[in-house]
Amino acid sequence: MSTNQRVLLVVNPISGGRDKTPIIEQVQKKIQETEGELKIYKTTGTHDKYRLMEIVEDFKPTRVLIAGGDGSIKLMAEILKGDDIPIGIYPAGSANGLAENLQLPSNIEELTEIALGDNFILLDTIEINKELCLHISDIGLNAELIKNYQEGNIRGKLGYIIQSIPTLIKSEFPFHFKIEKEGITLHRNAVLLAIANAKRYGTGSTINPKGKYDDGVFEVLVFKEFNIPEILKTFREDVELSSDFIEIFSTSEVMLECPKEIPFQIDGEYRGEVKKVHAAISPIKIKIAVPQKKLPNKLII
Ligand SMILES: Nc1ncnc2c1ncn2[C@@H]1O[C@H](COP(=O)(O)OP(=O)(O)OP(=O)(O)O)[C@@H](O)[C@H]1O
Repeated sequence: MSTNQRVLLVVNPISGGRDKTPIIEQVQKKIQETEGELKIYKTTGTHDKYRLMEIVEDFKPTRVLIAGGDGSIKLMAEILKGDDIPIGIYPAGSANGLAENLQLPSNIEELTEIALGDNFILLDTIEINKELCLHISDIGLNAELIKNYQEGNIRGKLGYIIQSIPTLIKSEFPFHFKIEKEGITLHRNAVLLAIANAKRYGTGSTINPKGKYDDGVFEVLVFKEFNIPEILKTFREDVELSSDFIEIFSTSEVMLECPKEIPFQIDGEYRGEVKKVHAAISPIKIKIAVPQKKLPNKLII
């Protein structure tokens, strides 16, 4: 771990319904020990991007630490835009899909060693409808669940569980999709379409067994049916999913179209109802501090 670092710690106080004080205290202690300089920014949910851009400009951090969920990591990634400033992650959201993929531990002291350490990966990013996506975006049933969760009052995994049954009852799936990639047009009926840069959802579901975070392509996942036995299979490591349940193809660019507007999400943040989704690998790569051993060369979302 280097000394004299200029560290910006970005804390989302509401993410995952958890108290972030132990994280803040641990970072303060470590920065003091290593004679660094620390600036703490607590997000408010409004104008954070603008304020953080100003802080990055003035404070010129050499490291950015984030205590929050994927939405907070994405916010910082959009501000840093592939600058060489490494990001250290304290998974403190409700699902933490990206951290799941990077195999980060849960212990705060270990996380601090990693977050301030010198072992990095360069994560591919995907530009989806002009927005940066770090690991997963989807259109259809899962985005509808995220919308209902964000409108509800209960944070964390329990919030998702509570919203799952009403979402299933009210949803109008299957949806019809036109998929255009590399000069080929496909038509599919599906419960949802996902664009994934990694293996698993933050829930631990392995939906994209062949996903790699740095291969310059992403996968389009067509979930053809709502099949509970197949969904349960995705919670096991070596999954062999039925082709009646899921169809997967890799590409660097895709256009998805649906005849009616349906819910859409990027990295766990609901983005409204859309009819078109355009996704392409972005030139921006994000430098992320990861554990030294067991360095994954595959994202296991
Ligand atoms: N102080 C705050 N009050 C309300 N919303 C906030 C605040 N700070 C950030 N947000 C919102 O939190 C979202 C990002 O959440 P993040 O990804 O960090 O965690 P999360 O896993 O989504 O957390 P949770 O699901 O528990 O809300 C953004 O929509 C952002 O606007």
